[in-house]
Amino acid sequence: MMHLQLARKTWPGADSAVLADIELHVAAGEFVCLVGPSGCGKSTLLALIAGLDAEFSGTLRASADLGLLFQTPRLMPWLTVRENLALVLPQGRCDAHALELLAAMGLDAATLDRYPGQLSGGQQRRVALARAFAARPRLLLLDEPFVSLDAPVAQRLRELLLAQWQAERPGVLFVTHDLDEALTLADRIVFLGGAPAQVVLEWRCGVLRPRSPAAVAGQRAVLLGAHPDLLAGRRGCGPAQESADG
Ligand SMILES: Nc1ncnc2c1ncn2[C@@H]1O[C@H](COP(=O)(O)OP(=O)(O)OP(=O)(O)O)[C@@H](O)[C@H]1O
Repeated sequence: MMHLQLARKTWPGADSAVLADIELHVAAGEFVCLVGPSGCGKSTLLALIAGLDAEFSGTLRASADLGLLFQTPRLMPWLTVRENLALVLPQGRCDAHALELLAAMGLDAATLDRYPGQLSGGQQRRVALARAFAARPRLLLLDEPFVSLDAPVAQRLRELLLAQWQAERPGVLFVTHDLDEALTLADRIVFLGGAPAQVVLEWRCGVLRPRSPAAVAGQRAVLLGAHPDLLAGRRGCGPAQESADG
């Protein structure tokens, strides 16, 4: 599905690499979260995997059948919701699957003819989530798609994402700096850290879904009990940071 063997990624003009010696894979149907502190290189890594940046040394094998979802929904403001969805579809118009996706995201038919500017932030993310699944990608890359949303809205969107992933089973690589979000979603968590960033830990999440907040808190305690230094000295790793940093 996706296999990256990254030797180095160095930004032009930089003295040192931002990422080095990273091996990362996502199996078919697997949900992998990539966690690391702000600025460590998560988005940079995702852009390499998405094929948006070819300036690195190493090898990448990734499905060309890609869906992408970013921090901001990136809907075209001059196109209606229907036209935004049609944009990613080979036939250039909304098919039954796309309409079902919109409905599954809790958006009614009237939404189809609205422009993104006429929707709330949460509704725009729902449209972007539907669009990411609309072309039935085999590999879905998500870069902090639910950041800066109210907690209940973000939680609802996570549920919608999981439901759709379980229905269609693409391989997923989901970037987040929020450990609890990763523990809620992932089959496996890959932790990045250091400078240049490398994989510091891989953690398999065995708890059945849906995972309650109590189950997530329990997993966090087990993880940080086994790896007490995992979040030490880091910024921006969500609620777990406070407990880890004491
Ligand atoms: N186009 C660019 N040119 C030069 N440096 C860049 C560029 N894009 C990102 N960087 C640098 O690369 C490093 C990693 O950035 P990146 O956005 O990948 O981090 P991140 O882990 O995704 O952060 P966050 O969680 O805050 O989104 C940062 O130091 C950033 O300043």
